This record gives sequence, structure tokens and C-alpha cells, in this order.
Amino acid sequence: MRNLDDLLAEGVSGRRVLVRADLNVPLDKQTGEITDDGRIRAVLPTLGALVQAGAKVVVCSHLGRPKGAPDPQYSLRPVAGRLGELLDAPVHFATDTVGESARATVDALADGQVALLENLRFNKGETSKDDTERGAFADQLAAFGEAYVDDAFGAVHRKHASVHDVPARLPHVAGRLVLREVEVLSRLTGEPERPYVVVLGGSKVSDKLAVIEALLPKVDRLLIGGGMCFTFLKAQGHEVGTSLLEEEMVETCGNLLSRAEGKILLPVDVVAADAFAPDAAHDTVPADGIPSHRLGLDIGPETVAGFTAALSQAKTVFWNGPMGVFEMPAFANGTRGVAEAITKTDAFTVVGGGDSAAAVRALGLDESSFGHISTGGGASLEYLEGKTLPGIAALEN
Ligand SMILES: Nc1ncnc2c1ncn2[C@@H]1O[C@H](COP(=O)(O)OP(=O)(O)O)[C@@H](O)[C@H]1O
Ligand SMILES: O=C(OP(=O)(O)O)[C@H](O)COP(=O)(O)O
Repeated sequence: MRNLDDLLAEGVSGRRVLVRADLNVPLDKQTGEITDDGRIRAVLPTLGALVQAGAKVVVCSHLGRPKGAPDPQYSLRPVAGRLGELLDAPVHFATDTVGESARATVDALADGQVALLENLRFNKGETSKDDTERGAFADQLAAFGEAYVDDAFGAVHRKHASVHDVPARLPHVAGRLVLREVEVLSRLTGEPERPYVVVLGGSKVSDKLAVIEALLPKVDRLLIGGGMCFTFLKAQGHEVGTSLLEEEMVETCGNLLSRAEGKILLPVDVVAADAFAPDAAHDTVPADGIPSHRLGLDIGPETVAGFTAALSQAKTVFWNGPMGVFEMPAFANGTRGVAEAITKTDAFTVVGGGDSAAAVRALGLDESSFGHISTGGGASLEYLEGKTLPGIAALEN
């Protein structure tokens, strides 16, 4: 896989370089402010090197999951502002992705300047399953660069135009972040030191359930909390009230549990609330006793103790997905407890995922007490699964 140094060695001064970044940062639902800028900081080494080398840097990214059309709540404009502060240079923001504003913004770039295009997912072509539709959008994007750098590790598992199709159209290299992520994560794909414990939570339930099947044979223990656990609890015959549930995956989860040979550890207690709100009334209840009008927003203290015991034995730990809605202090204890347990092991520990990494920082945990904090959750899980990831394969071609 060619990397940024190869491109820099060819010389990029005065050349337009299209950089796919993962600037999908968490935003405050009320104020729209960026609550964690870790993913922006993570691409600074690549962007800084290109700026210094005098390239005209055209950055593109997705933010959230808009439905193929402009949606102001998912605008990258606040990210352009923050990126400019971190680079200590103006970032020229295009109000569309491949339209007139983008063309004018890119055309006006001087050497060493940076532009950010509006959210890629405001365009249907970005995520389309139709090769022709995706290809047509990739053609438009590729026109903005003479070379392409993929530094969007968090999105390399997506077969999307900017990740999978643009590199087929331009000379392409891996950015510094992608290179480092792959280097570190490859330590977990060979023969990880055992016991190897994986902790899964978060809210992207259907995406990540698909990964469990492939991971099960590789791990010694799989601890499941967060929004993930309720589909499993349901499969065990428990009622889960109004908790996050993937009804159509209940049977799959039942099959997984019966084949897991006791490797899967589920919550024994959960914090159940009246509503998805910071001030909602809530209680800790047994996992098999969630009242019908309540929803589970965190794992309970007994579960944290059980997970801590399993983690204390581990020699390798991978964690993706918060154990609860950590953004609300009343439901942050499970995530804090599990994160602290991970920092106390003498295992090689990796945390992956935009929100998981944000949780580590929001809870004031020492980032250096983890072996690696990855910017990708789904991406690192699928990498660990041993799958060929569309974004990596495209860089290797
Ligand atoms: N029990 C739960 N119910 C609903 N949402 C949850 C629950 N537990 C965790 N979450 C939410 O999951 C989100 C993170 O999920 P995800 O995107 O899968 O993680 P990551 O970005 O680390 O890969 C957080 O915003 C958190 O509030
Ligand atoms: O946030 C992301 O992934 P993650 O939550 O698995 O870390 C990436 O930006 C990918 O986003 P997507 O899962 O909407 O494709």
C-alpha cells in the first residue's frame, strides 16, 4: 500500500490533492456544537504535511447519516471552523459537495490552502448500492484532485464512492492515520495474547451484530452492553420494554447464544428509565425485569462488576461502543466502570469508535492508559474480523 510519504516524495506543490477524512464528530443535539474533536485532530498530521508541501488540499467527509439530500443539521460547516482553528489557517468551506460552490472553492485555492467540501452524504451517489450511480458521483469528486489520499479510517469498511470508487480514478495513497491504524490493529489479527476479551456496546446494533458471528471463534470472551444487549436479552425470552431492539435479529441472536459456548456475557442488571432524557426517572432493575414502559439506558453495577472480573484476566482487550448513553451523566456509570476496568488490566488494550473514543475523553480518563485509541468502531471491528475492507482494498489496487 503506497502512503503519504510516497506522494510527498513525488512532489505535490501546486497540485490538487483530494483527501477523504472521517470528520464524523459528535455534535451537541441542542446547540449543534462539536462535543469531541478527536477525529479532526487525528487527520492533522496528513493535512499539515500536505499544506507544508504546498498542495492545494481538498478535504471531503461524511457527517452522520443524512439520506442523500442536504440536511442542515448534518452540515460540515462547524467542522470547517474547528479544522481552521487547529490548522491555524483558514479553511475554505464549499456549501455543496460537487456543485458550483465546490468548483469555485477548489478553483480559488492557492498553494498550501485547504478547502472542505459539504457532507458527501448529501448526495445519493455517495452511498448508493448501484455501481453506475456511485461511479458517476465518484467521477465528479475525482475531478477535484490530481491525487487522492485516504485518511478516513473510520469509513474504510464502507463501499462508498469517496472510499471505494475515487481511488480507482486517481493515483492514491494511504494517509498517516490509516497507515497507523492498520499497523496497530494488525497486532490483533494474528495470534493475540489470550485471554482475548472483546467488549461491544453502542447503538449501531444491526451493523455490529453481523460482526459478532465472525469474531466469536477468535475471542475468549465477548461482553455485550449498550444498545446491543437488548436484542440478546429478548432472544433469551426477557421483555426489554421500549429499549433499543432489532426485532428481525432476535432469532440470529438466539442462534449466536446457543453456539457461543458460554463465551457471551450479557448484563444481569440494567438502568431503566422512563424516557430518553437526562432527567428521566430511572432505577436499576434485573435484566429479566425491565418494566414494559421503561427503556434500558445503561448497564447496572452488578454487570459492571461481572465485566470487570472478566476483563481483569485479559491479556488482549478490544472495546467498541459505550455501555450506555454516557452523554447523559445519569447513564454514564456503566461506560466509566468498564473503561476503568480496561485501564487497570495489564493487557494490550484497544478502544475503537468515534463515540467510544469521545467517551474516554468526556469521562476524563487518561488516554495514555489505553494501548491504542482507534478512530473507527465498525471499521476496526470489521478489520479484526479479517474481512477485506473496501477502502483498504482500493488503496492496495
Ligand atoms: N442502551 C442504549 N440505548 C440507546 N443508545 C445507547 C445505549 N447505549 C449506548 N448508546 C449510544 O450509543 C452511541 C454510540 O454508538 P456507536 O456509534 O455504535 O459507537 P462508536 O461510535 O463508538 O462505534 C452513543 O451515542 C450512546 O449514547
Ligand atoms: O462513526 C463512524 O463509525 P463508528 O461509529 O463505527 O466509529 C464512521 O464515521 C462511519 O460512519 P457510518 O457508520 O455512518 O458509516
